[in-house]
Amino acid sequence: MNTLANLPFLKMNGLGNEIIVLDLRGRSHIVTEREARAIGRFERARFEQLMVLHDPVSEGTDAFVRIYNADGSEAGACGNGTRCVAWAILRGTDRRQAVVETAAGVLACTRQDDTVFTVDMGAPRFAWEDIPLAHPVTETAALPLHREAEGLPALEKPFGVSMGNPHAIFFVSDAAAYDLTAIGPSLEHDPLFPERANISLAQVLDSGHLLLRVWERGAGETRACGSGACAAAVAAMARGLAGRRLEVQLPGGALTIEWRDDGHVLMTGPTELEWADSLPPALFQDAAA
Ligand SMILES: N[C@@H](CCC[C@H](N)C(=O)O)C(=O)O
Repeated sequence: MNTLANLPFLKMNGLGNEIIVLDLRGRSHIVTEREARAIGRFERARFEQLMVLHDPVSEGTDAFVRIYNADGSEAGACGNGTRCVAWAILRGTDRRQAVVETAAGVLACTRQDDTVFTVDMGAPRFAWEDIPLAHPVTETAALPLHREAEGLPALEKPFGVSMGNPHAIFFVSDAAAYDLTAIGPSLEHDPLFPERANISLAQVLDSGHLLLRVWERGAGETRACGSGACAAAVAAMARGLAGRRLEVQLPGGALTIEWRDDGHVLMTGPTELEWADSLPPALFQDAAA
């Protein structure tokens, strides 16, 4: 029988970003791309990101977390999912801090109250090879990327940054006006991004508030993207459009982002447990490969 059969999972969300948390600590199984997609086909386990906990690798961490998008691809970072993982690790304890490791690094998560968590998302990276881009670009704050949008100002010169995953942020005067479902896929797959990219439309409201819509790599338009909020906040701050602490308003609600003087980005926002259930064995009858 597949290791995942009958395994308990948590259905959670971070501002409406649909998250499944699966705890494989103590087991050696690595979820395959096909298995991830199979899990998402189970209505009660539908997700934009699947967060799988494994035994810790680095000393002082609670778990190594592998992050899967809805299409089965893996990501280095997921801000909303990381808050959900912290909630799952700390529930039933009186600890205030969880430390998780992902492919992109070690992240400290601090509980503010029962449902609100702050994640230290680390330092943004701006070099073309870190984002990564397909070829050297000196000015990653204005990427050579352009899309016409019928009847609207063209999307151009997005800010490129890695928050452990690749982001491109277009600043626009009206984020709601664009059809993200129509333009997102081609931008996500633009040859400039060898690992694809998360694509954002950011509208600066004032120096403390940003409106954001995100087309997520491997998942589509989302109600909220934590790493996208960090990326957009850093982009706005780096372009001198905002102060070092910013509220990012997404369709699912608001995240507070602070870019500290030591270079680290702190993301604060809520988590919600929707239900706990277990994975039906039938999902994995032909999903192992
Ligand atoms: N929803 C996430 C981002 C998830 C990963 C992303 N789609 C990628 O492939 O990089 C968040 O809250 O950060």
